[in-house]
Amino acid sequence: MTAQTLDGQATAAEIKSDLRTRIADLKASGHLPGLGTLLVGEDVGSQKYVAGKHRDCAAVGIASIQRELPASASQEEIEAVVRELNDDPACTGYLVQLPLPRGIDANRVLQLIDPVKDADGLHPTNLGRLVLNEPAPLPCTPNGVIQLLRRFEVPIEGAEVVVVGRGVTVGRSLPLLLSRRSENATVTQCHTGTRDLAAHLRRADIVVAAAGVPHLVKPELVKPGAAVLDVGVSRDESGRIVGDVDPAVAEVAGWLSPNPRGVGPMTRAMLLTNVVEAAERAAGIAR
Ligand SMILES: Nc1nc(=O)c2c([nH]1)NC[C@@H]1CN(c3ccc(C(=O)N[C@@H](CCC(=O)O)C(=O)O)cc3)C=[N+]21
Repeated sequence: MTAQTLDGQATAAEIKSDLRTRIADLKASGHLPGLGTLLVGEDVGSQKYVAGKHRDCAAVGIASIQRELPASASQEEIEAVVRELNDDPACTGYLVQLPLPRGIDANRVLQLIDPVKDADGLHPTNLGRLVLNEPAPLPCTPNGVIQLLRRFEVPIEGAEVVVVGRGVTVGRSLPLLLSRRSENATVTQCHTGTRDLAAHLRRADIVVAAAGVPHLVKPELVKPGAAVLDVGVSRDESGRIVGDVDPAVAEVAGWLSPNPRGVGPMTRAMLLTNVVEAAERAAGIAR
């Protein structure tokens, strides 16, 4: 068996082309969507991701506001830029690229973001709204995983899903999305404290690997026909992405997201979606 490729690159391109018409409508009514980014320090991976986000903006007609600070920036300097982005009417949504340098209290920075402009969906108010089932910008990577499953018609309703990892951006929030009535999945969250990870993985209809452990998911741990999504973004010595899923999983899985060109481009497409939706709300366009 060879798994069907969950092509995130192609799916993200479709989503971006749908967004173009919405952006044109916004502009016609005098509301220009603008994405702001704040990058602190010189991490090469972070620079690449931020550049990719602005490339996407240029491709769909969203304005870009790029702010950068040196790795030596203080908490106060970072917070001052966040306040400027909150006050800038041209910036309808923005994100602070993570991780922030050592010694910076990232949670304090994230809490300062105006929740209405939270392009990442990671502000505590928006995570709280997600728990309460209220409309809010959704965390981009978890939402990208769901959109990818939907577009490829992977059955989610009633599925046994194993999410590996408990990071804030994916592991903690993806189970909230999957267990909504609209998805109706049964979710097991595994992490470093899980006694028998293999036993959980072998029963899963859908595996989402977001542990940051290169090639953690091996073919012998996957149920034949299962859908496997690789969220890992570790890098090898030459800077190439190494996922959490061993590529040999393609021989047993029913669906597999490649990495790169899988979940990464979907994350970026969901970021653009959050920016457009925030601009639509600001313009009073109901959807
Ligand atoms: N505030 C914040 N928001 C984030 O969304 C955020 C973050 N911080 N910090 C880091 C992670 C990581 N992340 C990725 C986004 C796109 C790709 C992506 O598009 N990757 C391409 C390849 C890129 C390459 O080859 O370097 C692909 O998978 O095809 C990957 C990783 C967003 N993150």
